Amino acid sequence: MKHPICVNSDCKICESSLCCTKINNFGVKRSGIEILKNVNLHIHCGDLTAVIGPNGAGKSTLLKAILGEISHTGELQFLDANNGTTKPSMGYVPQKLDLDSTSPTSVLDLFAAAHTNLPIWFTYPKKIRERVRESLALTHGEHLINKRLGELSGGELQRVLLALALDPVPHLLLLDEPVSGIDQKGLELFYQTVSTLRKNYDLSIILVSHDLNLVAEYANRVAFVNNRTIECCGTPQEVFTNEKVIQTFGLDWSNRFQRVEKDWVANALLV
Ligand SMILES: Nc1ncnc2c1ncn2[C@@H]1O[C@H](COP(=O)(O)OP(=O)(O)OP(=O)(O)O)[C@@H](O)[C@H]1O
Repeated sequence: MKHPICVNSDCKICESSLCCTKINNFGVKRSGIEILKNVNLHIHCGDLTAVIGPNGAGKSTLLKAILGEISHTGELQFLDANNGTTKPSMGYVPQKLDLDSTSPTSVLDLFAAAHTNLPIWFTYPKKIRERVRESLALTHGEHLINKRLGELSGGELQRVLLALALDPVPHLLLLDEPVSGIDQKGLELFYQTVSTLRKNYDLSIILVSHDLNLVAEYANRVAFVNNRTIECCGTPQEVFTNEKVIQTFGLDWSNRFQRVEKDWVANALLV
C-alpha cells in the first residue's frame, strides 16, 4: 500500500517501507537573505541520505530547519509504521560544538543532564551509569564515560554526540559531518558505525557530507544542494553522473572513487 503522504506516484519503496519522512517545499531566509527555496526531500526508514554540495550551499541550514532550530516555510511530515502522521523524534550531531576545554563536565554528566533532573553534584544511580555505558557502546565509546568533554578528540566527541543522539533511538537521525578535527580513519569508523546502526534499527538518516568517497560507499540516496535548492536527488549512481554535480565537483574527483567497487562511477566520469 502506498503511504498517504507520498506524492511520488512512481515510488516503489513506499509499498514495502514501514515509515517515511517528507520535507515539503522548505524555504529558509536568514537576515532577509534567501538561503533555501523549494526544497523537497522524501526519506524512507532505513535510508541513509547523504546531503552534498559546495561550501555555503545551505546543507547545515537544511538540517537546522528540519530540526526546527531555525524558522522555515513549508512542512515536515512523518508517517509512522501504524500509518499515523506525527512529529518525528530527532537525534542530531552538529558539525561543531564550542566547548570550554577547562570545564569539569564529563561525558557522564552530559548524558545525566539529558536523562535525569539530578543536580550535577549528586552521585548518579547505578542504572543511569549503566544506561550511559550501553549508549556509548553503540558507538564504541564506552571507555569515554568518565572523560571530561574538553579532553575528547574530535572523533571521540563525535562518537559521544552520536551515542547521545541515539538515546532514545529517534525516528530521524540528522548528522552534520565535521569538516575538521577528524582524520580519515576516524571518519571511516564513523561511517561504519552509522551504517551498522542504520541496518540494526532501520533508521532514517540524513547526513551532510564532504567526503564523496564515503558517500558513494555508504549512502543509498544522495541529495545535491546547489543554487539554494536540491538540484538533484536519487541513488548515488544517478547523482554522481548528473551533469550539474560533475560541473560542481570537477572530473578530477573521480579519482576519489578508486576504493569504490562500482565501475559505473568511474566510467560515467571518464566519458
Ligand atoms: N545566521 C546566519 N545569518 C545569515 N546568513 C547565514 C547565517 N548562517 C548561515 N548563513 C549563510 O547561509 C548560507 C548557507 O550556510 P550553511 O552553513 O548552511 O552552508 P553549508 O552548505 O552547510 O556550508 P559548508 O559546506 O561550508 O559547511 C551561507 O551563505 C551562510 O553564509
